[in-house]
Amino acid sequence: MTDDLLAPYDAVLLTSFGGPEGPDEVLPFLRRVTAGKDIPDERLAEVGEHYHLFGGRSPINDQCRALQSALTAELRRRGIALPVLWGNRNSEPFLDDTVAQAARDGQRRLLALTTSAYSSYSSCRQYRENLADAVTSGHEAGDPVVQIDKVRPYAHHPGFSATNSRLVTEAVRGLLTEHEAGQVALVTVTHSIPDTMDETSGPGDSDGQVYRAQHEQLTAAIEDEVQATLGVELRTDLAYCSRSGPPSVPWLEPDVNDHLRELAALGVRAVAVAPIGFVSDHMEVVYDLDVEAKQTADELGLTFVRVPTVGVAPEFVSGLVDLLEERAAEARGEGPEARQWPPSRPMPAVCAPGCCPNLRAARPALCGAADEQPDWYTAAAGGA
Ligand SMILES: CC1=C(CCC(=O)O)c2cc3nc(cc4[nH]c(cc5[nH]c(cc1n2)c(C)c5CCC(=O)O)c(CCC(=O)O)c4C)C(CCC(=O)O)=C3C
Ligand SMILES: [Fe+2]
Repeated sequence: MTDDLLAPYDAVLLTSFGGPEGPDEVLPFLRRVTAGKDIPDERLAEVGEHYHLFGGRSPINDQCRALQSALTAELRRRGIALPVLWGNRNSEPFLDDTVAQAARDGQRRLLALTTSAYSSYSSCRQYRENLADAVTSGHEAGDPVVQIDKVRPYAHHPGFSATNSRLVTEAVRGLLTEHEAGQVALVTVTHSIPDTMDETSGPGDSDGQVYRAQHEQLTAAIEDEVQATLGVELRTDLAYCSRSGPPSVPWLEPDVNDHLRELAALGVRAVAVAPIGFVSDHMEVVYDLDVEAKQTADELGLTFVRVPTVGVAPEFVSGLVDLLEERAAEARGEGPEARQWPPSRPMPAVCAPGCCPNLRAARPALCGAADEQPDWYTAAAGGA
């Protein structure tokens, strides 16, 4: 075993959203997620019902446990002995506790990997803010600093993007055994976000809409891949799920259910619905797609196939470990190649100043500009 491949890091930190694991945890979880946010009570009650339909248990933590084991196995296969720690933003094991334990164990440099592939406040900077909270909570003057770096947003790393493309192609191949290509449509789906959050997504000096563009580019690449592999041209669109917030606030559209109605009206008879916005089966996938969108499809007489999420697919797990190695090589100043598919400029692992801003209030964040970090952290750990 050698840890050279991931030097200078002492541990990997799988960083996730969290979710309830029993009926009593649902409300406290929802309160934590929505604290200080403009979410109507009716929406909270409605989302609570989604969780209760599954016994109050989200699949997300079990998915994280499976990913933690799979990552550990892939690291060991490559001869790397580093531990894979796990912390959540909104449920146990909390990031604060995981980072505090790492400090007690003498781990000084952690490499974070989020279970979120795209660039926006909700899918990137909010994790960086929670990492700042985690190093700050329990830190007292004179304590050793736990320094945290992060893997770059990986929506277009082939481990994620090409694995999604393969899963979609397999699902469409299945549908084509029973339906004519002209009657089949492909719908990629991601989490909706407010228009204002999309417009400000990406580096502070960019035109924004990076969140939407990343999904559109991957969708177009998958469409091409399906055509090249199966020899059919399928109607393909990106749609959104899980909108919340007051109806007066615009969020990215079309909603997947509205889109299915439009497809049915156009004569489509079968749909492959691919949750490319999610790395594993979250509640948004098992409820918003497998229950709600499936019911819409049933009402419309549409055959509905839900494409699997990448989850712990071997080429996804191996791609994530490639990303860990890439980030470590970058930290060592080696200038590693950043693989991308479809080809595009990779988002940097150290976020640009003002990247995906918090539109409510500026808060300290790690893994970005030095002046966005907590002052004591910058003083002790140096710039990013
Ligand atoms: C872009 C994005 C991702 C993808 C990136 C990533 O994966 O992180 C994501 C993931 C997730 N979102 C999740 C759950 C929730 N998100 C909510 C609310 C919100 N999400 C937003 C965006 C996103 N969310 C936004 C803009 C809001 C409005 C409030 C705000 O501005 O923050 C609410 C409140 C109720 C509601 O309104 O729905 C809940 C319960 C879970 C756990 C699922 C499980 O338990 O399996 C996961 C993985
Ligand atoms: Fe969410």
